[in-house]
Amino acid sequence: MVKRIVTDIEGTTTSISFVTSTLFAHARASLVSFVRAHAGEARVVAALDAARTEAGEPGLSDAAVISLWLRWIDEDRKATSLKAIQGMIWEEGYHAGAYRSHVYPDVPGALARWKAQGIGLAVFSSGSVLAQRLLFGHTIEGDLAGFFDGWFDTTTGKKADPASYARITAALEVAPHEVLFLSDVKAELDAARAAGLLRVGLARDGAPPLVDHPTARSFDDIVIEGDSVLVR
Ligand SMILES: CSCCC(=O)C(=O)COP(=O)(O)O
Ligand SMILES: [Mg+2]
Repeated sequence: MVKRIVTDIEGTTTSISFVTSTLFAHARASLVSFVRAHAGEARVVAALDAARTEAGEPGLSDAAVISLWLRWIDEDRKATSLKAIQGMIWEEGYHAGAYRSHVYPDVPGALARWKAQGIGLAVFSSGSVLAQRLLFGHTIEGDLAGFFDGWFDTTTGKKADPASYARITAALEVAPHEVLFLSDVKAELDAARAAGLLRVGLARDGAPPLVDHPTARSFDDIVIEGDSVLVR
């Protein structure tokens, strides 16, 4: 019986181009001014310190951490400290109405359908939980955050580490084989499979099928009936 669905965001519910061209671009453009404007806040101090720890360089100045974060944005590094500061910057963007987030048109209907089937919905993304809640709370299809009752980011663990999926299933209080994980990234699907989860890959926007995993082009292709997960 599928009791929970855990979904990735970038490339799965939401286009890669929105994340890179809108979100990452805004974070890059606003990083210096944001850190300067909020330098004394505990959450910013904590993110700066976390970056020093992640870099293994406790003596880095704030300016050096900002340079590091800019490099990590360009490298698409999923560092927890970077994701934390990005979420804070995006909060300002969403609240100013600078953008709404992209979701594929099949996403709201599928979330509603699965929820109506009694399946609980959760998110596992490299983006911080704050960023996840903001993204689903401000989509072009309206506020979808209420569909989800579980939010997991890299503070739970890396997305390519099977142990992260074991932690998520434990937190959701279900057995691994009762959880379906959705992602566009093979390494994440491999890790979920290693932890015993069901999984379906998403090949959006004409991307090739995921090797070794059942692959859907849209959430509408995924049919869940009791124990079985079919991809049309
Ligand atoms: C939560 S919105 C921004 C997503 C993000 O920062 C990111 O790096 C994408 O990661 P995902 O695990 O959703 O592919
Ligand atoms: Mg992804």
